[in-house]
Amino acid sequence: MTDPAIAANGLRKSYGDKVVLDGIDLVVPQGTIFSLLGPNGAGKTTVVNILSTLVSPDPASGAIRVGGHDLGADPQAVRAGIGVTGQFSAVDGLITGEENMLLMADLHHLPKTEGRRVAAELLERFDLTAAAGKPASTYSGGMKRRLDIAMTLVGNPRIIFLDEPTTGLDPRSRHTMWQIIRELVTSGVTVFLTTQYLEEADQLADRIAVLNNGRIAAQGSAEELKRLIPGGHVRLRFTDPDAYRSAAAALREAARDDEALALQLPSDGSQRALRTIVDRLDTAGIEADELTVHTPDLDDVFFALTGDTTVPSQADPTKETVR
Ligand SMILES: Nc1ncnc2c1ncn2[C@@H]1O[C@H](COP(=O)(O)OP(=O)(O)OP(=O)(O)O)[C@@H](O)[C@H]1O
Repeated sequence: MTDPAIAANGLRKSYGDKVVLDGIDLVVPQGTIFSLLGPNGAGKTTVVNILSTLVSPDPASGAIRVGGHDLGADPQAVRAGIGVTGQFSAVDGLITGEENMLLMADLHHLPKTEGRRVAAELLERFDLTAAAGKPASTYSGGMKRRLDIAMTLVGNPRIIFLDEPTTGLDPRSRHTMWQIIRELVTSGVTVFLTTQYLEEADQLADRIAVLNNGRIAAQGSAEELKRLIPGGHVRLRFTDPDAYRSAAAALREAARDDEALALQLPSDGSQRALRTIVDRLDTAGIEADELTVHTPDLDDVFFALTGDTTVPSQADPTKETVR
């Protein structure tokens, strides 16, 4: 098996009396997207700052390896293999997009012609060629964010840290950014992403860790996390009152909504569970007019794990999927 891109054991960080990270373990396989999710002030940026060598972990922390290198022993090697796009843009608004890119190429000691080639290629890839000659201060929020990531890619990093990459972007720019992140991973890059947006983690991440009170409250794929909490159900709706009454008689455990002619049954939404319900209706010779499955979404998981009700979410408010 290949080394994970990131492996941290017992990561700790305190500022004075304030414990920000209370011993967290993280493993991020190469070529995957890992999302660290948490409410404001949970310590997400602190994790990124430590893993990208900007901030030292507490000495009591366990081993931390990034890109196969020990963070404490060989921070230079770690830095050489990573790219970081922080919450605060590295873009200089006074110079053009192209000049920003060439500046990065200089910082990475690329020869002039190579620097120009890489800059042109990345500007093209991020749809910034037409704007390349304009001062970056004239760019929209989404364009600045794209330029920021393009600048991060000049050094060809294998691991990229994106700290809240879509905060403040409109939905279209957010979707463009998601597409960019997916493409990065297709090219073999590992992405470590922090976000406050549950839908973003749901859309992008292979694995998600929920950070709360300095600890990882839960870790897994979006589907695994959703299975941690109850709340799934199936809802059957009828237009014919007779069919509704027959169904209620056939499915006695269902909660009734006589006004809406709807029945609701607890269910994990699995194919097997749905088949059982449909078989029982078939046996009774009844057909529902509408069958909807409600599975818990990451909002439910987040609130159950963190007790937080203030986190902004982009999740679909209806939560229901019609099948
Ligand atoms: N240099 C520092 N000195 C003292 N406290 C700090 C320092 N840096 C961070 N903290 C504290 O650590 C906690 C975690 O901060 P951090 O920025 O990592 O959270 P976050 O999850 O990224 O939050 P947000 O979503 O708001 O960016 C906060 O309470 C913050 O005040």
